[in-house]
Amino acid sequence: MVVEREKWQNNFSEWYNELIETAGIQDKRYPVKGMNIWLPYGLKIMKNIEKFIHEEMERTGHQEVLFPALIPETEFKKEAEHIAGFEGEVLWVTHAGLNPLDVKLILRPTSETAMYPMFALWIRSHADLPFKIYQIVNVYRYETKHTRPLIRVREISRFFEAHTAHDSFEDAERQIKEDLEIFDNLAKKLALPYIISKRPDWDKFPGAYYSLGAEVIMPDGRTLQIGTMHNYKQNFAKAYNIMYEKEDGTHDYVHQTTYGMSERLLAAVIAIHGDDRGMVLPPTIAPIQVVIVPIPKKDSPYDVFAYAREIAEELKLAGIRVHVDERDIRPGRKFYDWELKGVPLRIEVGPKDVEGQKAVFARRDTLEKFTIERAELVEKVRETLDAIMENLYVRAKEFLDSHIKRVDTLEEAKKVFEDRRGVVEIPWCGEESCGLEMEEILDAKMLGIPYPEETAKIEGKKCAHCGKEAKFIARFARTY
Ligand SMILES: Nc1ncnc2c1ncn2[C@@H]1O[C@H](COS(=O)(=O)NC(=O)[C@@H](N)CS)[C@@H](O)[C@H]1O
Repeated sequence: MVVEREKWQNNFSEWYNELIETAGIQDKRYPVKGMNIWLPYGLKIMKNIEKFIHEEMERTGHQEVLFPALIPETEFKKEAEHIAGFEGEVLWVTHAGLNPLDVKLILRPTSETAMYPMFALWIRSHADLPFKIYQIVNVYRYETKHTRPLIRVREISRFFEAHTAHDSFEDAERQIKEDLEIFDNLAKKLALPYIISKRPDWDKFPGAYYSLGAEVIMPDGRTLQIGTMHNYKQNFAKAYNIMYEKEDGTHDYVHQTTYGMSERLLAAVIAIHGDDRGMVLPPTIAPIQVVIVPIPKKDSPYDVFAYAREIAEELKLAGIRVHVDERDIRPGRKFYDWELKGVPLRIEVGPKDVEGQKAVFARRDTLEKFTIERAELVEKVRETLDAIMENLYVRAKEFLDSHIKRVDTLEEAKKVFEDRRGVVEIPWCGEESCGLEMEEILDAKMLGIPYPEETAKIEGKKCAHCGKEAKFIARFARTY
């Protein structure tokens, strides 16, 4: 069954902005631009996503911490590149009451400059390494580009940041690999396929040695960066004097990495799995996995409400998040509400179903309906939720794969951006000047080269811009 996606594809931005309100995710009417209010339903979904993050952090030996949001100017200014990268968007606290502060404070845009003076105190010996902490907090970036709920906000209120310290570059590289595994596990839970690119040097995180970006392709063909991993080498350790005593008694600076994500994960889930009726939530994170809609008939001897509650009890015992909608409104209105909110599976029960001990299943992803035997209900719910999970991933993967195109020339690349956008892969000599000029010509961003780098190498091709021997495949896209 083809799911209606007319609106979803043709006017994604309007569809998305409307859905954030109508589905009860956030309220955008807060009187500070780029700062929105999390509504109960939206926050429940975000917390379900974070449950998986906490599980992964636990599994990989990261300790959760909580740092203050305010950072003294003196600490913020210690790493030159980092400052340069953020001074245009940090928010300052300059007064306490009527009195100016003797040391101005910034609201953290990310927490390197809050954490690393403490790393210098906490990390003393090789026995303290690898040192792995994380937090999920609100951070502030006074973005000048167009703000969008969950996607580009000025208070990133569900900012996940992991910060690690290591005794060598190699161990930091091992950490980056672990971060990619963590990300992959999380993306699977969200049924989100993605690509990893190594950012070009001119677009890496301020103060990083290199940055990796995880991108999804949104319905309008633009990419959204939903995760980043950075290898800092000893750049920050030298700026913050984070040293440790080696086994041979000598001292050295630690190597560091960071890994960041945010509420963009939810934006990607909403955008990529949604359709014209609203959200389609993966059962893994849906606050309500099954909604039961009783369909009473006047003067019928069968009590559909009791039947619905009995089914709900059995599902609850089986660990399914279920809700019975007993509101006194037309069933059609109930269907509309729960489809908008993306509840993966609806069960309808009328008098005939009570009489025959059956129930009608309505899948949110394919909109198909089918009748099942009451006796098999729990089993069928589990099967159907798994099938929905699988289908959401397959559908999203088809979209992603069909929107990545490898071409040889800039002309072909321009054509791709004209009709469907997505990611274009082009032979590149590896020179920064060429890369920057190709961004100009294509009016697109270079996401970087495929990662791991072995998959980025090509032979026998000419750079699409300068004609010299191409060394890598370079990815370009219109981005959020
Ligand atoms: N304005 C924003 N609104 C929503 N999410 C954002 C915004 N800016 C960045 N993010 C998300 O936050 C993630 C981490 O941000 S970052 O700048 O790339 N990396 C850092 O800040 C590093 N310190 C790792 S925590 C990004 O991958 C992106 O998914």
